[in-house]
Amino acid sequence: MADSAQAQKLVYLVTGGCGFLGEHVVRMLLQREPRLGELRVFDLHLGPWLEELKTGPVRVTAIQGDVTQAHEVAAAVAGAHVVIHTAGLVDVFGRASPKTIHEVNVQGTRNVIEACVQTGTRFLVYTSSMEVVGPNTKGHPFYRGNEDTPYEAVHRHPYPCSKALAEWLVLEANGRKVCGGLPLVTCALRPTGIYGEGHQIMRDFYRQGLRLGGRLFRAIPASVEHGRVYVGNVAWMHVLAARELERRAALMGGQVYFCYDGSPYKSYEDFNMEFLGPCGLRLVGARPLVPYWLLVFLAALNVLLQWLLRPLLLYAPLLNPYTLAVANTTFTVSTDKAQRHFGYEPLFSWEDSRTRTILWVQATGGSAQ
Ligand SMILES: NC(=O)c1ccc[n+]([C@@H]2O[C@H](COP(=O)([O-])OP(=O)(O)OC[C@H]3O[C@@H](n4cnc5c(N)ncnc54)[C@H](O)[C@@H]3O)[C@@H](O)[C@H]2O)c1
Ligand SMILES: C[C@@H](CO)CCC[C@@H](C)[C@H]1CC[C@H]2[C@@H]3[C@H](O)C=C4C[C@@H](O)CC[C@]4(C)[C@H]3CC[C@]12C
Repeated sequence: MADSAQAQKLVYLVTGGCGFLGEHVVRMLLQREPRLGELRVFDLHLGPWLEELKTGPVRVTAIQGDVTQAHEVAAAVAGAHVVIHTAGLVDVFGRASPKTIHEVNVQGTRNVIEACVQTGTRFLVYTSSMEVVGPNTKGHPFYRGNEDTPYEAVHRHPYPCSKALAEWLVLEANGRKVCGGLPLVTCALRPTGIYGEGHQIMRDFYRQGLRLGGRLFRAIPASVEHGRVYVGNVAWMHVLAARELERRAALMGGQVYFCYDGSPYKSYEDFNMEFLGPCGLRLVGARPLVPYWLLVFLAALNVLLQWLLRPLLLYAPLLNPYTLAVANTTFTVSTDKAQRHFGYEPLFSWEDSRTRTILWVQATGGSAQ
């Protein structure tokens, strides 16, 4: 990003650009990044919707590739000014092995960093996760904390372990000399639970509610707050961070930022009802309908069943000891660090975010899309 050229057109690479968040980042860049000259979308599985983007003024290059393959990553990164690395294996249900999660999330990130160093790409924004911090295995609440709030981060599950390690690699790489001798500038964004158009778990809950005659049953106390953030705002924060990394390298380099917006603090289930309610579902029970010990038992039973059935089929229900602990432990953020460091303000109000999500659930909830 040479200072000579205000008008210089930039090449961006988005890894995982066809995922839930990645697609929003891609669309946001096309709408809101005036200096965009070429957009490379790198993913293991390319979405058909990319075709429609190729007719616009910005060159959109779809690259089918695997972040675990260093040569594929290097080829995609070569010549890019900025990399937004969202690709990851998001699995807290035991679908993939710990080894695969590590390969994609940790080795994949290492490959992205090395590709930047080798090819001379200077700006890297990494999509981390709140789970790098917590909830921890002890169930300690993180109540409206910020990036400096002390918290005992203890990870055992492969997914948060991999995100924590990958984030550390990204932050550690800040300042490394890339090909050409200039320093690499990196930062990591930590979304809480993302919701919005394309959120598969939300749609699964909707379908489950329809199957149960329009009802969902409360399992988690309403007092447990779970942090949520709208996907459009997470995408916007990525675009803004990527844009500002050069100008504010000294301030932003090596920093972490929670992703936040005006979404209300609620329990996981009550928050989902903000969308599923207007779609005709009802959450039954002011208090959990099953005792907590029974949920713990069912979660453990699911682990056993998963293990027993593995030779025959993949049994990966939503409820397991890890997801129960995450849903049942308060974890919310309250911070303005991104605003102070790079001028982030949510692009979508809570009302907009809610309406957009409801429309999406209504449009696709019953279909196979
Ligand atoms: N969904 C959330 O609530 C949430 C919250 C915090 C952080 N995150 C992080 O955001 C990022 C995106 O998550 P998402 O929810 O959009 O998940 P997603 O599964 O919808 O998207 C991930 C994308 O990465 C791609 N991918 C996976 N393995 C790959 C590989 N080996 N090579 C290339 N591409 C690969 C997938 O094909 C997919 O398109 C992840 O890094 C995740 O850890 C997600
Ligand atoms: C006990 C059930 C009763 O209804 C509810 C189980 C819900 C869980 C499946 C989800 C509760 C919290 C979710 C996680 C959270 O929002 C943040 C995440 C971080 C991100 O990096 C990946 C996804 C996730 C782990 C997300 C996954 C689903 C939950 C555990």
